Amino acid sequence: MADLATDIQYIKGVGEARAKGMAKLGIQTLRDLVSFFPRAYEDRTVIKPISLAVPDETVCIRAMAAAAPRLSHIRKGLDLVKVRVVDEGGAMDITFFNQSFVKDAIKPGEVYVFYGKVAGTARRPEMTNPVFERETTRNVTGRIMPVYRLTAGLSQNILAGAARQGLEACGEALPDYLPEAVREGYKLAQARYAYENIHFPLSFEALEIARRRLIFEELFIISAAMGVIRKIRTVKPGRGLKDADMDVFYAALPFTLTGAQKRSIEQAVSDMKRPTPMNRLVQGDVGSGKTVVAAACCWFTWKSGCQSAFMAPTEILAEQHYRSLSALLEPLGIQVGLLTGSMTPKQKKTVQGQLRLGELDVIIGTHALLSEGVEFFDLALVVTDEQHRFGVGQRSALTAKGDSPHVLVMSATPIPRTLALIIYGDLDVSVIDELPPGRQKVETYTAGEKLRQRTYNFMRKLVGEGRQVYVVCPMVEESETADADLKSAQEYAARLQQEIFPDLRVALVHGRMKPKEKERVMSAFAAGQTDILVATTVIEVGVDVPNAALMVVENADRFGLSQLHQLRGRVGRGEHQSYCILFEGAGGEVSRERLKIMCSTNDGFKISEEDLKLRGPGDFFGSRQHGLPEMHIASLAADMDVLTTAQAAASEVLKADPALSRPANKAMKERIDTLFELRANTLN
Ligand SMILES: Nc1ncnc2c1ncn2[C@@H]1O[C@H](COP(=O)(O)OP(=O)(O)OP(=O)(O)O)[C@@H](O)[C@H]1O
Repeated sequence: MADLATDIQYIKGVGEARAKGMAKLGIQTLRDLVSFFPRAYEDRTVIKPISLAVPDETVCIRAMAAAAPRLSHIRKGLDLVKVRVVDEGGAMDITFFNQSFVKDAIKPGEVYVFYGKVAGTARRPEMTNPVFERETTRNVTGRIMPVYRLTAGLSQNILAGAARQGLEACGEALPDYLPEAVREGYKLAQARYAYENIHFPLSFEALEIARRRLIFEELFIISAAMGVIRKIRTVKPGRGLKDADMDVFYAALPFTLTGAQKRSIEQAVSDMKRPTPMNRLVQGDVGSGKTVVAAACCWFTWKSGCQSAFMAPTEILAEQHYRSLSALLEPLGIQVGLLTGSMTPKQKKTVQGQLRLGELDVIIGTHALLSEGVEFFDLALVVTDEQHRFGVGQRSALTAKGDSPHVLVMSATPIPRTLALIIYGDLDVSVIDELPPGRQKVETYTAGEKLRQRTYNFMRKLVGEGRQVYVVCPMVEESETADADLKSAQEYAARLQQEIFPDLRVALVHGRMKPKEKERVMSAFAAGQTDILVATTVIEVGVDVPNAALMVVENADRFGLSQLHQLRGRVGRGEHQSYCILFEGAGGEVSRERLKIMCSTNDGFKISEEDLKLRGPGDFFGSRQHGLPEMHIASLAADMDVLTTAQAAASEVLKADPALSRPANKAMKERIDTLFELRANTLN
C-alpha cells in the first residue's frame, strides 16, 4: 500500500512523461491523483438492440462481428477499417478511421459492446469510431464513465487508468478527514465507497452518495479551519475605544441614513468598543452608501483621540474617497489627508510628518500608505476598500503600523452571502441590503449593431437634457490583445468625436494613462466639462458622478456579469432616470442569454450568484488572492445547504474538542494544518 504523498510517477502505468503532463493539472502526489475528480460523467449504461437504435442517439449496442474487419488504405494519412456486426434483430456497419489496429482486435464470431453515436438511417444504421470492448470486460462500456479535465498529451483513457491504479495503490489509506462520529451522525458514506464511486460510479445513486460525502467533507474542513482562525484571533488583545454619542455624527450628515447603513455602523461601533480588535466586512451593492459607514467609524475613532487610515486600490478611488470623506468629516473638525504614489516627494514628506505628529486624524491613500516612511501617532482603525484586490499580507502590513488596530473591510463586489461566509469566514459581516431612497432602477437593454444609430441618437438626446454618458470598451490589461484593445478604444473615441458627435465634448480615459492625466480627465468629467467619456474598465469601481445617466458598453459579452453590474453602478447614482445599453459583440447565443440576466435584475447579489453558477468560484475574482482553498468538488452555488450542515458539524466538533487533540480528530487537524500552510503561501 502506498503513502498518499507518493509521487505519481511511481504509480503503475503513470511514469515520468505522463507525470509531467499531470503536474500541469496540479496532480503530483497520490493524494492529488485520487482527489482529481471528474468534471462530468458520460452515461454509457444504455444498451440497445440494433433494431431500436435511432440515428443521432449515443448508445451501446451488443453485437457479434459478422465477418473479419476489412482494412483499406484510402490515401496517405487515411486508413479505414470496416466491420459489419449483428445482433438478434439487426445489423450495423461500423467504420474506424485511422485505427488500423482494430483489424486484428475485432475477431469474427466474437461479441463486443460498441458505444457511439448512431448515424445512417433507421434501416441501415451505422457507427463511426465507437469505443468498444469485449462483452465481458465492462471497463469502458455499459457503465458510467468519468470525464476529466485534460491537458496536452493526456487522454480520458490515461486519466481514468491512472485513477484506477491510484485507487488500488491507496488500498484503505484513502484521504479521510471526517471524524467517524460525524460520518455516522450525518449518514455519510465511507471514504472507500466515496472515492470509488466518484471516479467510477456504479449507478447515479451511488454517485450522488459519493458526491454528498466528499462535498460535506470539503466544506466541513474549510468551516472548521475558519473556526480555528476565529479562535486564534480572539486571543490577540487590542483596545476598546471610548463610547460616543453617534447621534452627533448622524445629525451632521447631509442625508438621513438608511436602516441598513445605521445597522452596519452600530455593529462596527459596538465592535470597536470591545478590547478585541474589530474585524468586520461591510458588504453592499453598488451605490448602497458604504462610504458613510467608514466615515462614521473614523469619526468614532477620532472621538477617542486616535487616527484612522483608509486604503483604496487605485489613485482615482483614493482621491474620490478623500473628497467625500473630507466633505463629511472636516466640518466636524477632523483633519483629513491624502497620500498617493504620484504625489511629489516633498508633498509626501509633509503628509508623513503630519501623520507622525498626529496632526492628521484620517489619512486616505493607496499602497503608498504601506511604505516605510509612513508612521502614525496613534493608529486605531484601518479601513480597506475592495479588500479582495489586496492580499491579506498587504492588509496586515498596514495593520502593523498601529497597536492591534480595528479593521473594517469594504467590498462593493456583491459576493453571495454564502461565499462571503467562506472567504471572509474569519470576519464578521455587515450587509447593506438597502439602497438610499429615491434610487431608480437602471433600465438595461441588450443591443445588436442594428440599434447603433438609435443608440447614438439617444446619447445625443440625453446630453441635450444636460446629462452625461459613459461609453465602456473592454480592455484586458495583461493580455496579448491589450495593445489592440487600447488602439481600438482610442480610434473609437476619435471617431465618436470627429464623425458622430463633432459638436459634443468627448474624452478618453484608460488604464495606461499616467495617474495625473487620468485624474485630470476624470475630474473634468465629474465637473461636467465632458459630455461623453469613453473609458476602459478604470471606471469600474467606485466612481461617483451622479449626473451621468447613460452607460453604453461595447462588446459586453467580454465582461463577467458581476463586472458589468459594477460598471452599471456608475449610473443611476443621482435623481435622474438612468439607462444601460449592452452591445452584444460577437459572443453569440450563450452570451446573449447571459446578458439578459442584466436586463432582468438590478440586484447585485442575484447577479453574482448567477455569475458564480456560470463561472465557478475560482474565476469569480479572477485570481486566487482571496485565499479560498481550491475546492475540488463543492460548488458554492449549488451546495449551499450542505455548507450550513457542514458548518454546524464543524462547530460541534470544535466545541467538544477546541484544540482538536482527540485521536478521533487527528486526521481532521492535520488537514486543517495543511490548509493553513497553503493559505499562508498564496496570501503572503
Ligand atoms: N442614506 C443616503 N441617502 C441619500 N444619499 C446617500 C445615502 N447614503 C449615501 N448616499 C449617496 O449615495 C452615493 C453613493 O454612496 P457611496 O459612494 O458611499 O456608495 P458605495 O456603496 O461606495 O457605492 P460603490 O460601491 O458603487 O462605490 C453618494 O453620492 C452618497 O453621497
